[in-house]
Amino acid sequence: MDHDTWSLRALWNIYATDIFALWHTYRIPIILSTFAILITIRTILHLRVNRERVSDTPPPASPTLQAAKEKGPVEYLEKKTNGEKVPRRIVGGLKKKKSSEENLVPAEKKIQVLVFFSSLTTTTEKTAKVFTEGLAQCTKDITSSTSTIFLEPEILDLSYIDYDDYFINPPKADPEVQYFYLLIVPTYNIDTVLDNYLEHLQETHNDFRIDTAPLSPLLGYSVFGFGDREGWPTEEEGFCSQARDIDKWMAKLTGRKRAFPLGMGDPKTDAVERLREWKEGVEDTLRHIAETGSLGEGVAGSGDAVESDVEDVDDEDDVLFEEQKLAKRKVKEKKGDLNDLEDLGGSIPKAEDAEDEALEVDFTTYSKKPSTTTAVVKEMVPKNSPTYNSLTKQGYTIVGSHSGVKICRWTKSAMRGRGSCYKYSFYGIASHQCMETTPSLSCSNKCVFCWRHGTNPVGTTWRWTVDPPTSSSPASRQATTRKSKCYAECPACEQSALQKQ
Ligand SMILES: Cc1cc2nc3c(=O)[nH]c(=O)nc-3n(C[C@H](O)[C@H](O)[C@H](O)COP(=O)(O)O)c2cc1C
Repeated sequence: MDHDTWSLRALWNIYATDIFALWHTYRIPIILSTFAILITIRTILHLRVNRERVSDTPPPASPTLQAAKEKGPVEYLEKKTNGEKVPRRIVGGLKKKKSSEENLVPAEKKIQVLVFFSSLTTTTEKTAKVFTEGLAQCTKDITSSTSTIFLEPEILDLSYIDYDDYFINPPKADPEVQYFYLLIVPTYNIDTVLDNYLEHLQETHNDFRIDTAPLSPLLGYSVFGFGDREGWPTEEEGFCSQARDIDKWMAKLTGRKRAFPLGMGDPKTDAVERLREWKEGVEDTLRHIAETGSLGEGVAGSGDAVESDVEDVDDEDDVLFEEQKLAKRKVKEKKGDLNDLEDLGGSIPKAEDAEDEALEVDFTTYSKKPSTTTAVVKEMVPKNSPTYNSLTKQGYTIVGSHSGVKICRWTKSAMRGRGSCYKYSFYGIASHQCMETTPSLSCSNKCVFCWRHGTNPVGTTWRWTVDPPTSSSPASRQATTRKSKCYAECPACEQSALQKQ
């Protein structure tokens, strides 16, 4: 027995020594291969579990049909049009959230639909009134079938409202009421109230003192435009250009709360059909809001894939696009040889080619030899130029040929007794007595704090006629006084502030 125990112990000692020697020699490869095996097993198990989960889901009954449904009518339209250019129709619609994501039992809330319109020859006004009556009936039906209370839709003429009351923030009279905006507008390539309205939207978006999307508390918005295909056959030529601009600015101001794609129609041809489609879409959206409390995922573009893409990458410039195109169109129509001062890049080579063109005087560098060429000096902003039209449309009064005045929104605000700008808080400067004036409408900078828009002429050198300061300075003062006197009629303005102007 003793002998057996001894021999086993000796055997064990030999094996143990061998095992330890082996371990010391091969421990690193052993550890690494163990890890590798464990990771492989773990990965295999993980993949198997996933595959099992997928296989639990029953296959869709008709995958082809489902895919077609998801792509929606856009693809259908693409197939139908077969690449041909046809008038754009309202396509797409509300992308509803999956039922699990929806708040199926929304708290009781009140919704007020505001229908804004503008009209010169009454077509839009009449249509907007009929539309609002029809909408009132629909909202009544929704109210009776859901827990949402729709207040009677209100119709508002853009010519008679204060934009500050509706387009800087949604109205706040009743905190329980949420607003939904509908805009029905024509397009005019002449000066109308819509130019001021568009300017207001643009200024509000670009005003660094307020949020870039101050209308985001709105439930949603949608725009319908009337145009004339006889005079403006395509969108490129200006069909419904102002409705398209309004739609884009509203998308920016609301943080992309476009509830239904922009509708466009020509009263002489397809307006009835297009408006009917748009109305149905809007009503469908309102019903969805009443049932779920939200817009769902909203509509990114107009349902047109191309437009949605463009909007994803666009920035500020896309909205100026229509205005710039309009200016170009006007230049083409006139076929004049006037240079657009905003397009200095294009005009410089012309100046070099033609001997009788004005040469630039660069004040920032010194030339060794004085130029012998006789310069033909032109006006910076001639009265018949597109730049003149564009600047006056923006609210400038052009003084002489290169100076200008404009009323800043803080000046207007101070005249209404609604507060002055930081200059008042810091230095006690009364905003209602300010005079925003410049002796040069051309500026090479686009300063954040400037009261001018960035669309004025841009130039780093002076190559225009110079007005005598003795005439332009008093003229600027007169122009400012004349402009501010327009506010004398405004009931919201404080007479004491006006008198001090
Ligand atoms: C002077 C003038 C300019 C117009 N400019 C455009 C235009 O640039 N683009 C467009 O699509 N329609 C244009 N139209 C057509 C109007 O937008 C269209 O007739 C609209 O239905 C008028 O609406 P209203 O009667 O409500 O003012 C213009 C019409 C006139 C009289």
